[in-house]
Amino acid sequence: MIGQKLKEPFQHKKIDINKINEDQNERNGGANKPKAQNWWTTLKRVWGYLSQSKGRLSLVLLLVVMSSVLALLGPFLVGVAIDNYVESQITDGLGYLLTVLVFVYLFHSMSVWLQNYWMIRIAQKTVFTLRTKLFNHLHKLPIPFFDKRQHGELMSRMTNDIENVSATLNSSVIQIFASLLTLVGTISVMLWLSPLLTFITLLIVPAMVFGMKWITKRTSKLFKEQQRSLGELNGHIQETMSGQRIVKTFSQEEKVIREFTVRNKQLKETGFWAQTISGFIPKLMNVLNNLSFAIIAGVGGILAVNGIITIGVIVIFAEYARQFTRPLNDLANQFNTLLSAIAGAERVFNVLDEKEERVDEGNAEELIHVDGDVEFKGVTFSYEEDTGGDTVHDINFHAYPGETIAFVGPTGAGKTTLINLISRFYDADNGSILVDGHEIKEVKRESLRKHMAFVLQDSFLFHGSIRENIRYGRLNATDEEVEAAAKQANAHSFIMKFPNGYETMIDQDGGGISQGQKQLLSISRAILANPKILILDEATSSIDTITEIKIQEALGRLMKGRTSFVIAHRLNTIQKADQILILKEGQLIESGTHEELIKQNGFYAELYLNQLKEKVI
Ligand SMILES: Nc1ncnc2c1ncn2[C@@H]1O[C@H](COP(=O)(O)OP(=O)(O)OP(=O)(O)O)[C@@H](O)[C@H]1O
Repeated sequence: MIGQKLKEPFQHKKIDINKINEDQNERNGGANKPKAQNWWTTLKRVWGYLSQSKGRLSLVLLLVVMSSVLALLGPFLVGVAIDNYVESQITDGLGYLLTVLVFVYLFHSMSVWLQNYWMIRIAQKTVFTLRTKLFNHLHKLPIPFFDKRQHGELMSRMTNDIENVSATLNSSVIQIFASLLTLVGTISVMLWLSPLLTFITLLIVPAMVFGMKWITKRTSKLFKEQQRSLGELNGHIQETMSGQRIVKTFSQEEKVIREFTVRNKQLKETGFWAQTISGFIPKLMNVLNNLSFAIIAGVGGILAVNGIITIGVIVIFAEYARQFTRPLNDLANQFNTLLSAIAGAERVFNVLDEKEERVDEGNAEELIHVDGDVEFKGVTFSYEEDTGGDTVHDINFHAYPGETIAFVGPTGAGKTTLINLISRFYDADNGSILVDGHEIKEVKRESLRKHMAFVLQDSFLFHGSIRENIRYGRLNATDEEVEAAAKQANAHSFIMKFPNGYETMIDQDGGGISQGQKQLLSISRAILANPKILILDEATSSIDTITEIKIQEALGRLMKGRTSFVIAHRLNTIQKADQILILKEGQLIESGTHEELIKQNGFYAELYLNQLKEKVI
């Protein structure tokens, strides 16, 4: 089992301007999010998920039709009541009609409530499936996928985009459908009652559409501005909070506050205008509604006086006119939401379409037992194809079981890359890597990684208790085994100093635990995992001498009887290594024991002498 199966320390992020822009855009609240490239295909795929609830969807459809018909029936019955009973002053049957009216409104509300209830269930089930699929898929993707993406971007897929789809499915889909039905139904009944009055009533529609468009164009620009200001402000807060130490060390508090004030003021301004202008929308709708009411009353009155229509029809028209402005509004709003949800869904599907880490070959062997013999034979690898140079070139070495192999070399020489290849986070382009004589490309990845553990300089701890964090090394370990591992790793004594001992909770960023303590927990994990192959990334950060001694002691115990690959930064810690491999620009330029290399008087000897001099100075 892998003591610490982490990808992050083994990756170098290339600066990609497009990614930065996209990331910036995320921070801007997605104000400029690209539209879906292929919305029809995306819609079909969303439908694929939705259609898993076909029965419930049909029920929702039925309820939407029912509520739309009932919404039309209400005002119609009021008109009938006026014409038949109020006009003629005969009240027989009025009670009956009013009872029907009460039931119409009651059933209408019920059907609206039920359709929302069922649609929310369908939507939640759909996004649950989508979220699960996405999360599972993310964990099956190969390391190169993560190298090319910012974490924030992937988080945004998991949260914002899925939430967007969820919100749209919850309400927008049925609202769009109901609005269309209501619109068509209302206009049809109006035409049936009086084509002339319908025509006059509809005259107001262009004014409404243009008015709305005019305002929404301005407001959407202002809202984008507001989102961008908010995004910038959030980014600034996030950055300054996580960089608190740097801010304080360089006494930049005032600068940070000044910048915050500028962004805060910007947000205040944009927020003010966005809210003020958008506040006009309901007012404008009110004015236009009242205008249309006045027109219907005026023109309808003239028609009624001339016996062309009845008073009841005027009342129906007045009510319908009010009703169809709402769906018009809804349609415009919901359509935008729908488009942005489709774009979000497309981004989710793009991740889902990424190829998973290559599945093991059908005849891949299971590595049940290994001694820890690792051999590199002419290994060549490059992260990017067609870039010309290899990242590591023609690497040959043989690590025998139980040996300690140290990788030494300047930054960017390829040390981490060799580790990435041993653990098969990447596959070599040429040559072969053998573990106990087995070509690692031909064994099951999981069974290979089971025999490895990592102790990295920036040890990652999960949110959970110290016990859970150590047990991550071997999930079926008993409490006694966990504690025995911690004792061997010199971690037990500091753990017991916490009031809750092994049950002490660690938060996600490992707050409350020192760097050295994190390392000791990481070593405990690796001891518990009991692998044959160890990968150690030596800590560069300065750790106090006592903790350093404890770590070295614990590492000594951990490395005993295991093949260990150490990425060394300080040469004094690897003098006893069985082999020291010197890398420079991806090439293995020297190798041997410390004494042999000093004798060779080459690159290593020079490096060693320089480090000695630094110490003396
Ligand atoms: N995921 C990646 N994609 C593309 N190039 C990469 C990736 N990871 C590393 N590189 C490049 O490969 C080269 C070797 O990197 P590597 O991380 O192996 O060096 P290193 O010797 O471990 O350096 P350091 O001591 O600084 O960690 C560098 O030029 C680096 O920029």
